[in-house]
Amino acid sequence: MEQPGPRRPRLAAKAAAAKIAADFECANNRTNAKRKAGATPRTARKTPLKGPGVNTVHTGSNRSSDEQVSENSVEDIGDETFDPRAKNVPRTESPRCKKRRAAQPAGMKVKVTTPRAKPAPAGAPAAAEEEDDSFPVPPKVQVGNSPVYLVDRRLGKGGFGQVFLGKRIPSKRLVNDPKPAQVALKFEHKSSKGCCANGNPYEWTVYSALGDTYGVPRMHFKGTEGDFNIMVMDLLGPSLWDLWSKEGQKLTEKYVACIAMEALQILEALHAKGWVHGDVKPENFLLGPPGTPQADKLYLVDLGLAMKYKDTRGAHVKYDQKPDDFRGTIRYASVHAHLGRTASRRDDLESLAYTLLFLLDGRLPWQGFQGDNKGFQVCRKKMGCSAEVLCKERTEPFRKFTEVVMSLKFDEDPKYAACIALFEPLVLTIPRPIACDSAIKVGQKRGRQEMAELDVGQKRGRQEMAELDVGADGQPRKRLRSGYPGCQWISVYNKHKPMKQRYHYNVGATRMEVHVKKGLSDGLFISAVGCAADLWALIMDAGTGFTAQIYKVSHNLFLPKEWIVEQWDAGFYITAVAGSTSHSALVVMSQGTKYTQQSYKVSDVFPFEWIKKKWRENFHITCIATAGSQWAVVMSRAAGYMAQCVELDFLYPSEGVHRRWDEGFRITGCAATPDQTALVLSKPRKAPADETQETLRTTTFPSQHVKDKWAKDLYLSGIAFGRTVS
Ligand SMILES: Nc1ncnc2c1ncn2[C@@H]1O[C@H](COP(=O)(O)OP(=O)(O)OP(=O)(O)O)[C@@H](O)[C@H]1O
Repeated sequence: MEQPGPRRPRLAAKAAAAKIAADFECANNRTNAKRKAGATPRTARKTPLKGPGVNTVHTGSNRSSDEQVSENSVEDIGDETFDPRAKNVPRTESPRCKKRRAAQPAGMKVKVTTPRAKPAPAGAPAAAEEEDDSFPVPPKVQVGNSPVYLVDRRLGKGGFGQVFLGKRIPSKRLVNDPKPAQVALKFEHKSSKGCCANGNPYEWTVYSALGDTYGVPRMHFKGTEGDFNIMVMDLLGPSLWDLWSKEGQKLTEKYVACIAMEALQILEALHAKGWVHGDVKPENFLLGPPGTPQADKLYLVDLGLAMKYKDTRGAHVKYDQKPDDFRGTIRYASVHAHLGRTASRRDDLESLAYTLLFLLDGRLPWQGFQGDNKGFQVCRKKMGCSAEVLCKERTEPFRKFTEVVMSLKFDEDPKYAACIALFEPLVLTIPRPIACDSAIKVGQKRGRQEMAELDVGQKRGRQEMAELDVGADGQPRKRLRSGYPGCQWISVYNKHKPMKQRYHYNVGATRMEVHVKKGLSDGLFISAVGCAADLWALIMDAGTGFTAQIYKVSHNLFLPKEWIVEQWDAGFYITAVAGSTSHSALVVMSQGTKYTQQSYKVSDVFPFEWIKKKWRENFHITCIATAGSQWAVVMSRAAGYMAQCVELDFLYPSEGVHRRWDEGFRITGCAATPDQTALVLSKPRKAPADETQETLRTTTFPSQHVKDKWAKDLYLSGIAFGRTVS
């Protein structure tokens, strides 16, 4: 539910609040100034103005769950530590998507596909394959300077086009013409979503840019005829999917090892040109035409989702995450693709690992999910599967390869040669079902010099193999997916001049009032709240700048809309929210903020679409919370941020946080469900004097750690409990 424009009358809002909605938005559209003129509600009158209490050290309550400021300084236990002074962080840029947009021409095809249930059998006549959604194509074509091709049987069909066999019309004049006599003709209707603004398919741009690339068929001609964009390309044979079907829906390890080695060579060549494929799957690997010398050679087709990951100067595209931006095929997509992270080489390799395991086992553990939430469920399952679990029936090379590609960093150079070398022991015996000694073949074709280079490559492979366990930073590679999901406390600390801060945890609803009253009487306001196992955590300090504060614990109601609307009317804004597993909410509202307008949304899925809409309207996220698997996001105008982004993952998104920190973002909100962690990162309009920020993940409430941080003038700014480990 949304309330755009002027606020609705109170009665209407009340009626709407009475309706329990799983997914609704509520907005307060009055200005701060206007509201300040209004009456203060009963609860508010009881609350004091901000007390003195800055620069004091408070000691002692004797309640066990209460912890106070300590002057003891203990050595740093930093789990996630960042100090911009130490790292000399550049603070200038914010073109998060700039490079990505540049690498992604307008009109690029965007698709979400599931694998074909019944692939068209290779070699079957077009008439027998014809389905309802096929379109009639002209009997012959001539595009660009191409010869005339008769359109023969259909070879295949995808979401964007149909591919037909094209036979050149025999003519004495063309006897010595080197152009191929048989080609594949890919027809794409002009109205296809795969077409750019200029009306040409995006895929043409990629094929043109790639030119002659190892393992990629060549585009010979392109042009339009009637309603069709037509690409004339190398004729190829059956796909790996066809092969897998023909072989009884299982391929041997030797077969798949050959595929792995050759596919890695192809991907290395593609990546070397600055492109990632974006849709690696069995259907997109084709063999050469049957009966030709290329019949056992592997090719990679369908470049409609390919993306540039390097610019013309060789710089890697910038990291970004748009959690609702998924491209690819759900079954084979990398978890990073599911989570909407900028595509990079690691995604192709992770998809290749899933492709190989599918060809071996005939099934992946995340098959069978259905419905609107399929992408989320598949990704959650992927994150819960370690390489050991996925490869428990497989030999070491497959397990190792899967483990390595699962933990690649965003811009890490994959060690292709080492990965190829992993599979070598499986393909020693001859004959090999797929030509995988391509290094030798290519060497023979292209001469000694390149052969020597490939020898260097093979040497490099052995050396790199030893390095596979080492990440790009020279540190032993961390296994990101352990297969044992777990929840932890996430605590965030900001540098601040010495101030009084107090925390309470394991607080039952009945004890809340005592703590809050005591804090308020000491001049402290609630700055952050959290919840674990239906017990609340409360952070109160003297650095909020609030002038008055009220709170409410609503039982089995996430969030108490009617109460919030009333407090909005009285000039209070939501400044902290937490939710419990039983869907109770603790909502804190304060006066003295700079906000001019506020809006919130409760949703069963992470509401990124709504967040983006609000960002466009100059709102920024000022609170985020969860109750069970539900999310509540509060966004405010005049929040004091110039940019904001979100990191969402099925574990604590360390890599994303470090990249954002390097760009000048700092964590300004955190929340976690039993499945996912979300961190909100913002760039303040006015940078604080000291931007040091640290985060911790601990299985119990970090009571001792907080004291250690206080000793370094680091104060709790956010707290959440939920999924951090996969
Ligand atoms: N060069 C080729 N030679 C022979 N068959 C081909 C060739 N290119 C594609 N095909 C066949 O046509 C099918 C569809 O081609 P392609 O994947 O390029 O189309 P698409 O519409 O972009 O598909 P998708 O929906 O998977 O993106 C392939 O799966 C394959 O069976």
